[in-house]
Amino acid sequence: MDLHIRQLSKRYTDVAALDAVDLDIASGELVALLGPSGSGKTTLLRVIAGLLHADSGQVLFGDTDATRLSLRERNVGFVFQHYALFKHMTVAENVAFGLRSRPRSKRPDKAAIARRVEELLTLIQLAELGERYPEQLSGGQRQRVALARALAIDPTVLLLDEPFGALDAKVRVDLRRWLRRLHEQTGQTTLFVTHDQEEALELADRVVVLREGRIEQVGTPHEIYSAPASEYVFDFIGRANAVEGRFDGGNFVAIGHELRLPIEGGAPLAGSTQPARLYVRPHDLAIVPADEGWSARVAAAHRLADRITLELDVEHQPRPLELDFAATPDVEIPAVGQTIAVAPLRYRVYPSAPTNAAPPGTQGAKPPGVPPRGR
Ligand SMILES: Nc1ncnc2c1ncn2[C@@H]1O[C@H](COP(=O)(O)OP(=O)(O)OP(=O)(O)O)[C@@H](O)[C@H]1O
Repeated sequence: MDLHIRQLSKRYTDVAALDAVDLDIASGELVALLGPSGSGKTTLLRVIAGLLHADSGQVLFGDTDATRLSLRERNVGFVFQHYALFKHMTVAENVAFGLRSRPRSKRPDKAAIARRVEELLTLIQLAELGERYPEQLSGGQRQRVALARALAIDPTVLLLDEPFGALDAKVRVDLRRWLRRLHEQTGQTTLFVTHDQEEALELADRVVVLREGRIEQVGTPHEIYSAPASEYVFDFIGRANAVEGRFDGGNFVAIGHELRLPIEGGAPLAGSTQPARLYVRPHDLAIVPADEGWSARVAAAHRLADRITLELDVEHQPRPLELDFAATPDVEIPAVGQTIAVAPLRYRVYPSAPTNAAPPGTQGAKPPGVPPRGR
């Protein structure tokens, strides 16, 4: 079922938890709602579920306006972070619960419920554990049962609120991959809340980045990662270095340095000397010949598996930068204390003084012919 959110707003006394949110989700999509704590993810999910009423706006399931429908009438599947399984029921009884508690006229017969439960337990790969009680399962197994229970009612949409949030890192990674495969099998329209950008990028068809109750960007994981619409998104998604500077014609110049970095789409800013901030990911920063980069002192070098990360103090910059490269046998690793020159290969530049009329982030690429070294 496709889902449409129109101008949804919800205020608590002193905060706009949702501020005129518009969102369209196609049937069968797996969409992640991503944002820091307090950005409105849970509020949006709860309004869609019918657990909470918005002050204004609409929720549409297909062509049906669901805004005034109750939780039960919406027939959504919901899974929370904390296991909400019934302790006194077996796994099979938990999965059957949604079907058994339907009004008599809509309730499948016993044999049909048993078949559906068996089908779902097979789908979540727990066919052998139907007679166990929740306390006899691991945390990851309990969340799989919670998903099966949510799927049992053939929900219009599946809403997952940080379903793996309480599990340890390794189990989380396994379960999100498992969820992706499960989604490919069921094709169930799914909205997934997370504050973990890695989880969102790995799992979702599209990611919605929320900020203070508003949507900052909607896009595929690739779009969100490689073309962040704002400084906020760049900073929130993946590791990022920020370099302070200014616009200089269609270029960016870092404070205290002469290197002029062209900005793609920089024409509207030509002539501007407005303060600007350049964002570059650690793997997009390269060691270059001395006169082609920013001069930087190696403050520390860390090795993690086959990657080396250098921590660099760049002259006149308030924050150190990180540079990542692969530790191949022939690579020369600069020593701590050594001065090197670095330049960004791919980057985006945003005006650093927040103004309402701020032009969108503009991206740049170093002109060809700059040989990256040490990678
Ligand atoms: N019942 C409430 N009363 C007052 N303010 C609330 C209430 N519920 C949420 N808020 C506020 O609304 C905003 C959005 O909250 P919400 O729980 O939707 O954010 P979130 O992105 O899901 O955060 P988290 O990741 O911490 O769960 C926050 O500023 C929060 O403090």
